[in-house]
Amino acid sequence: MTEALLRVSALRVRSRDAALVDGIDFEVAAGERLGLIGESGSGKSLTSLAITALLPDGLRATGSVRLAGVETVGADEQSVRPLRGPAAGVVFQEPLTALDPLMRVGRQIAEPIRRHLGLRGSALDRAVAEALDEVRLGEQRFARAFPHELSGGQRQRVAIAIALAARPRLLIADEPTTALDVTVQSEVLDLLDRLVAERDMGLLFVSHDLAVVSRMTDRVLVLQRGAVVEEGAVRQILRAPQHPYTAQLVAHARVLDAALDGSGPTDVEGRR
Ligand SMILES: Nc1ncnc2c1ncn2[C@@H]1O[C@H](COP(=O)(O)OP(=O)(O)OP(=O)(O)O)[C@@H](O)[C@H]1O
Repeated sequence: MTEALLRVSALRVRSRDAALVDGIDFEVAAGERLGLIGESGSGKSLTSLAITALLPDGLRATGSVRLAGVETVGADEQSVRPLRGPAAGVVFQEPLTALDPLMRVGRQIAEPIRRHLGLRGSALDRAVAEALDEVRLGEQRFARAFPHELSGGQRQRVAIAIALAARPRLLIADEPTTALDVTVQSEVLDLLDRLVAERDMGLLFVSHDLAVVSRMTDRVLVLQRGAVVEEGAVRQILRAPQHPYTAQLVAHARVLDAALDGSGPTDVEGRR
């Protein structure tokens, strides 16, 4: 049997005095898209950070995370670092966290390509131009720009290009469009959708927004207070949520939808 890109078993994250992620299990296979949804503080970000062993100091993970077949829980930094990039690329909510303010965009994209794919010279220049082109920043000026010279949406495109530079088989996107305004949000989601499909990547997509998760993924896990309260196909969950918290998320998304298109609220089946 081929190993899943990501296998999370009985994952717990604790601070000194509390269980913040309380025993969750899931898998992402090649080409599969899984959504992680839940309200603020439900443990979504800590789950995605634990996968790549990037938890902040003071928090400890137990259980098991196998990323491309390698255990990352309790592993030392040396054995996890080579996985970041080739096994899993990560895009965070705030693109500035991924970008070096003092380095031109082209160099920031070149760095992981050089390190992980070993390209140099004109081959490296070509790969950087292609990477920028893929995220629709193909004009020359973007490679020479510093992050502060770009818009929020452009910065997030650069962060996506960096996350994809080492050709990861899994992309972890943690609220990748939450900091962007609605039109830009939609463009960035389209871009992610296209790139994940073209490269047949696995996707772990983290968001508090059910509409966004249902657009991007096929299957979801619903988290509440660090535990999975429901999981299943997106369509099934939208049609017939089982847990009261999920029902509340679905109802809330419907009300928002109706408000946006100017029609009245609907029930969870979409009836008015
Ligand atoms: N460094 C930390 N030390 C102690 N507690 C923390 C730390 N980081 C997060 N927490 C707590 O862990 C819980 C889960 O946090 P997490 O960031 O995973 O939530 P989230 O679901 O991603 O929320 P949001 O959507 O607001 O980002 C929260 O109660 C949070 O306060």
